Amino acid sequence: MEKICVAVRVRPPVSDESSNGTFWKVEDNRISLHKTLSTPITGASYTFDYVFDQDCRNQTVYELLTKDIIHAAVEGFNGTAFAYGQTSSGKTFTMNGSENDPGIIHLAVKDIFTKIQMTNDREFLIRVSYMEIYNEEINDLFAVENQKLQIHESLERGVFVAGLREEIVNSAEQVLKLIQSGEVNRHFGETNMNVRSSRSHTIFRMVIESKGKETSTSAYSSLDDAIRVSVLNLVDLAGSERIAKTGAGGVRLKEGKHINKSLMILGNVINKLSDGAKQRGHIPYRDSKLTRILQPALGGNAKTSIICTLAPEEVHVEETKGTLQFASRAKRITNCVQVNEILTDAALLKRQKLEIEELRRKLQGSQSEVLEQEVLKLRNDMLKYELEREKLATELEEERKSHKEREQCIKEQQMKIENLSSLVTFSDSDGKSSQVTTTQSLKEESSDSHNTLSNIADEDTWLKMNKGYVADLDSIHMTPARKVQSFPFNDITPGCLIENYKQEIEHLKSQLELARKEKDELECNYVEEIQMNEKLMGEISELQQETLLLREIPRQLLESVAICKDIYKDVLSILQSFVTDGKSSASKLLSSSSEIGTSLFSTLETHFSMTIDGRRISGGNNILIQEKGKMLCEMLNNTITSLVLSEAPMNGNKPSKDLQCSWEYQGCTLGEEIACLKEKLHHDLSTIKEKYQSLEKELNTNAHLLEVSKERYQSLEREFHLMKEERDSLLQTVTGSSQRLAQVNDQKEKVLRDLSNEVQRRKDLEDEIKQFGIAFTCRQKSLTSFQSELKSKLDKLKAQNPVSIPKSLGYID
Ligand SMILES: Nc1ncnc2c1ncn2[C@@H]1O[C@H](COP(=O)(O)OP(=O)(O)OP(=O)(O)O)[C@@H](O)[C@H]1O
Repeated sequence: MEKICVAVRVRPPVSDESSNGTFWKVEDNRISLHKTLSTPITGASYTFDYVFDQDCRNQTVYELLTKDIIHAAVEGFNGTAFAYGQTSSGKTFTMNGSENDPGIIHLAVKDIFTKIQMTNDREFLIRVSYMEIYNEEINDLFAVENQKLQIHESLERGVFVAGLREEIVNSAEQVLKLIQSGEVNRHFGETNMNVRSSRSHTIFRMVIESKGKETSTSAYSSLDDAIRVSVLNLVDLAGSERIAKTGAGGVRLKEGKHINKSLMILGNVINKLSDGAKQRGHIPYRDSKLTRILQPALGGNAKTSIICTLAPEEVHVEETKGTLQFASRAKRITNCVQVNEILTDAALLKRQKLEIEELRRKLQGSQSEVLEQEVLKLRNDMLKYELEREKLATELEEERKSHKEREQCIKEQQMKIENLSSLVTFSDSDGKSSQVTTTQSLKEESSDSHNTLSNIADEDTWLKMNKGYVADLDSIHMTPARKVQSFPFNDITPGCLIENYKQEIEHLKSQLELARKEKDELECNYVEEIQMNEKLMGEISELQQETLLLREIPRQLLESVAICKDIYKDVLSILQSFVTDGKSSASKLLSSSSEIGTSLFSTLETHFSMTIDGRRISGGNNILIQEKGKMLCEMLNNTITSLVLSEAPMNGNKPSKDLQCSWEYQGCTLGEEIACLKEKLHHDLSTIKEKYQSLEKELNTNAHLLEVSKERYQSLEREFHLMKEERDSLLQTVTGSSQRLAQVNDQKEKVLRDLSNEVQRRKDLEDEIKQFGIAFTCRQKSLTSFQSELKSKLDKLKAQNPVSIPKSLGYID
């Protein structure tokens, strides 16, 4: 986050009129209103980043306030510098300047090109455009025909003016000329306040694109291939004006209204932004074209500076205060600035290529140590994996045990249910009403013998008839109405209940079966994995052995090189012995061959020593060796030919003393001897050639082996990843399976709970029925005794008065 940089600038007074009451005093970065006698007025003192007095030149303003933003723009940061103030306070003077005192735009343009020239590692593309906002319409100052342009917004370009002419430029002079041509199209007008008053806001825009320069020497040189695009806005706002002061009418009045309105919206935006992030709410950028275009500069992604220009005259004190308040609020705004980078496809590709290159380098077979390390890493991973597998196996074993226990539990439960079921069946077939357990059966039974139980319970008369058994009756009364336990369904018959239990158990069994199958599958997978592991381990140890062998090859090759070198030295010394004249062509050829040979062998030695040390060898090395080998062959051939030619005329002549002795000793003629030597040389040469070819072959084999091992390593890596994925999926399956098992377990426990509840409920029901039976017997007894009492009373009455007893009393003879 970065605060907007705010400065104020006091222009020189227009007239020499001395102030009668107040004046503005500038001290360092403070400006305050003073009374004529130099006493400051409270509440009218303001501090800013900079305060420039009337003697200050544009160069100073630029250096202190704007230069950093301009430089940052070259480095890829958006930047905006604008001038704000009442009409005729010096905004245009500050931005555009005069011939003697060039303004900020002029200085910025020059500075940008100087800075670009100094930036050697990047290349730039600069585009410029110049627009004005006149009466809330955007006009192109570079192309008068482009009027009333529209503002658009896109992800790539942010807020932009569609159809605005952009000129590609490559020098400050070119830009300044373009600005000059644009100035002609700008709207100026005369007012009471300013003979050349800007009637529009102008925005001079520079788009600076830059890209790191390609330097082919290093592979890593253009890592920073991203394109930076920054937008720099240099804005000269039209001045706020009091119509009364400017004396505007007609066109000027209309302009003035638009100017004031857009400045008011700018003030609103600044106010909102200065409220701080929390209280901000909606920022009305869209209320005017000016704020919309300046949006990135106000609270967005841009470095921004504002220069507020002041007219020092006492007559403008109120406007000046207004400007200072605007400046004070602007000071509180923070922007969030960052470099604007566009990563092109090419840049991305380049980065990826470098990464691949790096990986390749790591995988280079010649770097056997790297390979070995990778193998070790792979081995470690495998060990870890092995441990995890073992852990998983133990977990599976435990799971299997608990599964068995659960199965046992279900079996027991099933047996219980079967027992219960047989008990119920037995009771039903026996036909005893006391065994009736459900509401429905209770109702049926009761309706047969004594009306429905509910009816009985509801009848007051019945209750009154059975006084003395109220407690029991209450119990009976409650029973039919009581809610049956929720398991598994309400109001179902025992047969149905059992059926449900059976279904539930069947379901649980099938779930268990599924879980068991899953487990079997898991076990199979584990076995396969172990086999894969073993295979992989075997391959890794093979690879290790190969690596060791590979490491040995360069050493052997180095030994071969040493042998070849010795042979070569012998050949050279033999050839040397034939050279009599140090200046002959044969001698020259021989010394060149000697040099080439020495260089070839030292290259070979370095080559193989580097290979042994595990250092990287460039591909060009092999080509160099081959070329040197070829050259050496040619040289030696030429030497021999030249020797033969030079010795030929010597046939019959006396050779050197040593040679002569040797020949005499061997009893050969000179011609024969030369032919013999030539043959020997040819033989030696072909030996060297063969050696060289074998070396080359070995090198090729070596490279091939390395390639193979690299491929194998890659395939191992792929396999390893696959195994890892498999292991993860297995783990997931195991987790899923154990979750399902836990669910099954929960369900089983629930079934058990419900079962015991049901058993308890049945027991309660039995007790109640028993109670009912007892109560019923008691009532029967009392009814019988009542009946016999009645009978005896009737008998008595009959005896006393046999005719008067009506038959309606139910008395039967
Ligand atoms: N710092 C300064 N030094 C010398 N002259 C100045 C300075 N500032 C402004 N002036 C002069 O004051 C007059 C008004 O300035 P200018 O036109 O720049 O004001 P403005 O704020 O752009 O007005 P408007 O908003 O009406 O366009 C011009 O003649 C200008 O040369």
